[in-house]
Amino acid sequence: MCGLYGVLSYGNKVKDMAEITEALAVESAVRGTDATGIAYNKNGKLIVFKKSKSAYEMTFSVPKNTVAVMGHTRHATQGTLNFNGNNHPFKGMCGDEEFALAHNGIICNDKKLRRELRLPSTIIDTDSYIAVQLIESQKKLDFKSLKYMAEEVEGSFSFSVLDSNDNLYIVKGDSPISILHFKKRQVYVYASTISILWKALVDTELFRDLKCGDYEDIEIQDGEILKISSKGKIQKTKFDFDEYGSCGYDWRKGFEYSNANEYVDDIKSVAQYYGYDSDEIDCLLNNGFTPEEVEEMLYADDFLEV
Ligand SMILES: NC(=O)CC[C@H](N)C(=O)O
Repeated sequence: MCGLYGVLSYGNKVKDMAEITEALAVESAVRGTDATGIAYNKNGKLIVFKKSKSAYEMTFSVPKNTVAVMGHTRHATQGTLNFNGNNHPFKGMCGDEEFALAHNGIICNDKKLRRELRLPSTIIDTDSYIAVQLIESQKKLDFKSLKYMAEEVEGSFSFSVLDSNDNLYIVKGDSPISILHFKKRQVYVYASTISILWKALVDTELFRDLKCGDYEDIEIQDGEILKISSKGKIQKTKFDFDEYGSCGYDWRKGFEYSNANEYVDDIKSVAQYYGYDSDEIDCLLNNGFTPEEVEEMLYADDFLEV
């Protein structure tokens, strides 16, 4: 679980892009506090600012006339966060066009793809980075290369990609994403969940429009790629999304853990993001709940009723 978030203002009507960015990052921290990062274009250069810190500890400075910012809050699954290169967003290059990519999920065939497709070896250890390399291998960032990437990777995912012309792409696998369009303000805002979006936007200049319902939901389904151009135009395409095709993952059984402790440890680590500590998990287990049941409760957020 990581957080994806971003904002694209195509009418230059947003007064404070930094404020919206910071609000989105801070609310997205519930999905990961290992590292935080943002990417945006400034004077024709793609800037990536990221640190192995939670969003609560960061200050975000985004130039006033910035069109688009995309960001990530990380709950690391692979690749130590102490090496900042492992954190999101990652920079990529197609010809002389730079892009930035962030990922929510776990990709399990990254090493296999790197080997089989003879992609360059890299010091970046994060599974997500394979997506950058797959796009780079197609020499152009567009629907075609994103579709190729999305169909090659196996696991769970959604990606956000920002190109050097401020076009923003969302590649939707099974990880959640919610997008709102404030037509009058000419701005799109997205985050991993609608509750993150709402909580973030109450503290910003978009609150009034939010409260008055002056916005539209932008629909995106699993297996779709959405492009929001720097001018605010929406285009969509599809890719073959095999929801149950993840390597090592059987949707009937879940991920195969090599032992039960590993599974319980994982539950405990997720639990802390919901504000519960290991003792509370142990207590439920000692009271006869199975780890699967405890995990279900956690996601359903009905812990308190137990
Ligand atoms: N929790 C996530 O979505 C993590 C993304 C990626 N697997 C990483 O480790 O950085």
